Amino acid sequence: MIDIQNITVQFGDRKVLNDIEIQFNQGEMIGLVAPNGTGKSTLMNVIMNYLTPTSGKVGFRDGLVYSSKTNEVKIHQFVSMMPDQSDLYNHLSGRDHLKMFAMMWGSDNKLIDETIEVLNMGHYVNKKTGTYSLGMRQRLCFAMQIVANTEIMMMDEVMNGLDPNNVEIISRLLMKKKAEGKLIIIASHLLDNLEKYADRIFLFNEGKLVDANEIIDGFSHAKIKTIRVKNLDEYIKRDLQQSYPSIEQQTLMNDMTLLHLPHSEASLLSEMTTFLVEKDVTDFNFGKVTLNDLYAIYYHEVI
Ligand SMILES: Nc1ncnc2c1ncn2[C@@H]1O[C@H](COP(=O)(O)OP(=O)(O)OP(=O)(O)O)[C@@H](O)[C@H]1O
Repeated sequence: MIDIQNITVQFGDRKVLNDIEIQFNQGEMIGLVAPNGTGKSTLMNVIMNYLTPTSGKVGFRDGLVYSSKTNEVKIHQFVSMMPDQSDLYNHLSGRDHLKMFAMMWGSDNKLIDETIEVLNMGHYVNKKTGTYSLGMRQRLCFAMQIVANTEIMMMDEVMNGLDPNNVEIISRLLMKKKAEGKLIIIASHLLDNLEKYADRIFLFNEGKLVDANEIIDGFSHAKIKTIRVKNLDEYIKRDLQQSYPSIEQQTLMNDMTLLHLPHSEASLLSEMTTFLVEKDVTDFNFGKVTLNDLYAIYYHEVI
């Protein structure tokens, strides 16, 4: 568990984090989403005590806080941050790195071989990391954190440079870790992936963390209350506005128009299907607002 208590981080006159108060629990996957430079890494750095906040504190289990070096050592036994690719030693192999992490966190050596197998790293793990591609290095960094096997795992852009198959493999392994009761916090721009796996998603706004459900009511529930239409003509939008004034329209920068229905009754859904098909509109789907939509709406990429 992490209890973030009134954390403020100020650089110059800018409050990157402004009096943040939130709890994250074991067995949860938390997604942090925001444009570049809004404070995701800053928050993780405060949780790791790499950065001392201007005010506030972070509490962990057994009432532990970063009040001394001894406490920091205790906390870092169960909280870890995924290493960065620049932390790798080019002259050592991937296996050397995994052994080092297993030793530092006192993990079972069996976990090294299991992780290598799950992440399909067998063909390269004994070579020096200086010879690895970007995706190979990224998988190794992830593997190192899995081998550390801490109760709380934080990852900044874990999916960077990974192909779709590896994104899926890593996502499944993360789900397994979550089921084991780990608390996983991920900052990511891979919104489809986060939406699929995260239990709670927070967006940053002017130093505050905002729950996605507060932005659009019931965001995480699968109720059909939205029709997403690609390239909807202006005259159809006007027709729709006149015939169905209670349906709110929102057109995003990517030319996707969201039609927000006041309720999700089957009769309204079939009425809307008929309306669109009669106007030769076929590129649409019913669903919920996606995290990609929500992001575009929230960060004002609306026409
Ligand atoms: N040590 C520092 N001194 C001054 N400003 C800083 C410092 N660290 C971060 N910042 C500023 O704080 C803001 C938030 O940075 P942060 O690294 O947390 O962003 P982020 O959301 O993680 O971005 P990205 O998606 O690019 O990783 C940025 O404007 C950054 O320039």
